[in-house]
Amino acid sequence: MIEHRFQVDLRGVVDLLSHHLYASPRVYVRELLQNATDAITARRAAEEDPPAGRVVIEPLPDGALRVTDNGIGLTEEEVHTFLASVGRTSKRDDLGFARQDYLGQFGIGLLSCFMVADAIEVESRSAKGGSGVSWTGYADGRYTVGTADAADVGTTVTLRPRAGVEHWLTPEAVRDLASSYAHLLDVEVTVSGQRITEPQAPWEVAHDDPEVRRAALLDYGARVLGSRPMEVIDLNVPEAGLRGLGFVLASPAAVGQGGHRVYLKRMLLSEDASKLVPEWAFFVRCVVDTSMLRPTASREALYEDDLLSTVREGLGEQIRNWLLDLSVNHPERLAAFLRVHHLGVKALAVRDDEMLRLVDAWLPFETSRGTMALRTFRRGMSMIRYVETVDEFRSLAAIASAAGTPVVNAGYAYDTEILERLSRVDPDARVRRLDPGELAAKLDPLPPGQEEAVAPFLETARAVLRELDCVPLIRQFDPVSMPALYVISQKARTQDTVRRSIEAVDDLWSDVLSAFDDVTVEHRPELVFNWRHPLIRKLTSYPPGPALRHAVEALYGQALLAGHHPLRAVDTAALNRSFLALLDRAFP
Ligand SMILES: Nc1ncnc2c1ncn2[C@@H]1O[C@H](COP(=O)(O)OP(=O)(O)OP(=O)(O)O)[C@@H](O)[C@H]1O
Repeated sequence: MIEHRFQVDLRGVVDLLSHHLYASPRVYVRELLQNATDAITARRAAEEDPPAGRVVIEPLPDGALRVTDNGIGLTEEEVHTFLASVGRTSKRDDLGFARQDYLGQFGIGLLSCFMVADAIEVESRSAKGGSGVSWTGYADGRYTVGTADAADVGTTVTLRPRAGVEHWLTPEAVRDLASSYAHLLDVEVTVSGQRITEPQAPWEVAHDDPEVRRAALLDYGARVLGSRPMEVIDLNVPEAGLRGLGFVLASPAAVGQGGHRVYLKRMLLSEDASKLVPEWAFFVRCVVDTSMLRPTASREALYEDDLLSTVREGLGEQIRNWLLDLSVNHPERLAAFLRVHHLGVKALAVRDDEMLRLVDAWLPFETSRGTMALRTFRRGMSMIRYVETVDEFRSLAAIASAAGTPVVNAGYAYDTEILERLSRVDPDARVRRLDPGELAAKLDPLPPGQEEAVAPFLETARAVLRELDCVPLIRQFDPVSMPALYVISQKARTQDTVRRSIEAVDDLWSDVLSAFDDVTVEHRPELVFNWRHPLIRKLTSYPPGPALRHAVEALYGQALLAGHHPLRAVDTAALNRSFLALLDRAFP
């Protein structure tokens, strides 16, 4: 058996990298900076007294770019092994694991330079001794090796732009890219003689006064986010060598997972990293540096592994603690936060008891007693009743409080889940959805002796409403301005929904739906006339006849509209008919 070696078609590999791995040619600057930084790290490890690390980036007048570092350099043998072998790297240990201190690990980064140049020229002198070596690699897979008379230990890479991509190598482009990727590196990087690295990350800068620090960090957040955040949270997950800041956005954020700025070993990895914090924390944008999370091969995102989920949990915990601290020590800041981000907090309260407590104590809810926190609303109450839609709340709130049954409007996102979970934080909290049928039963009956007087009116109303699947009732209630209330109990609602659907669909579906229509017991919606309304008083003593029938139809339609109930074809017809008939009577 003869053994052969794989041949790699470099052009194919470069094509793969540029079209399928890297999002943009811009990454070539990062890869060069990364190699230079790693070489400096290697020299620091190898020498007792290494010189201060320095990377000099020089866009040259002829359009070329030169990057020089005073790192460990390469011997001729290493040039063959590492520069000229795709996938070979000096940054893995003997077992093939990425070495902690290095940025690179895959052995492909240098190839990204072929996205902007046809040749990569390297001159190097190794700290291990020997003479200088020069190497030129071409995109078609050839390379040449020679000697160079480099005086200093370190490496210089020169790229000459390919026609059409010169713009990636202009001094401005290079400065912008280098500062965005490398401004936090702890080696000195200069572009055209100007230093672009900062000695400390904003979260590392010491301040005597915490308020001054907070203001400085909020200013920094404004620069990074493009708008001033409302709060800043210190973040720290030692297991992942992670430190940084979480900025609480000053305007409501769409639920989403992206937008975090992540540095990996102080080199920018992504300005739009996702899944760094739990989903519920969508009001936070992070800027963090981590030494342990793993990058994907394109180095543009984080690799989803156990450590990333540990980080997510850790950051979630810190954001939650910050919120709880706010509730104890800075209620006014908490209120401001809730005004903007109530949705995120509610989403969290559905799963988290601490957040549920926070919502219970602080989040204003709409109730029939006014806007207040649930804890205030339910004080001294054995049962909390709620309605599930905003429309239901609008039509029932006034009557519910008049009937001595206060209700909470749970018509917004997460409200019902939150209410149903309340007993988790307070075992005495019993919660039930308000059944409008039960409400009607609580309304005051007529004054004694009136029953008989209203009987003929109710008779007419019963006949008219039978056609509309509804039954009449007469009670006294507030508000006085409401002549009639359309009440549909939960059982009647189920039956009604099926019937309305039968009407709206074609024959086949209507047959299918009819199977769900429980005809053995009739649960009808009720139209409750309000004896306190002057018009109703007048109608109850009006002689039966067409005018009275139209009045009942009109009140039925008006009650449906006022309660935002859906109208079936028969309802609309009744409404139109009565409206026109009453107009006709008004203008004989
Ligand atoms: N400036 C430099 N100084 C010294 N050695 C270098 C330099 N640039 C590249 N090398 C050598 O060339 C090897 C290959 O570099 P390359 O950028 O292709 O991959 P890498 O940095 O090892 O990994 P990654 O693909 O993750 O960037 C490196 O492992 C290193 O040994």
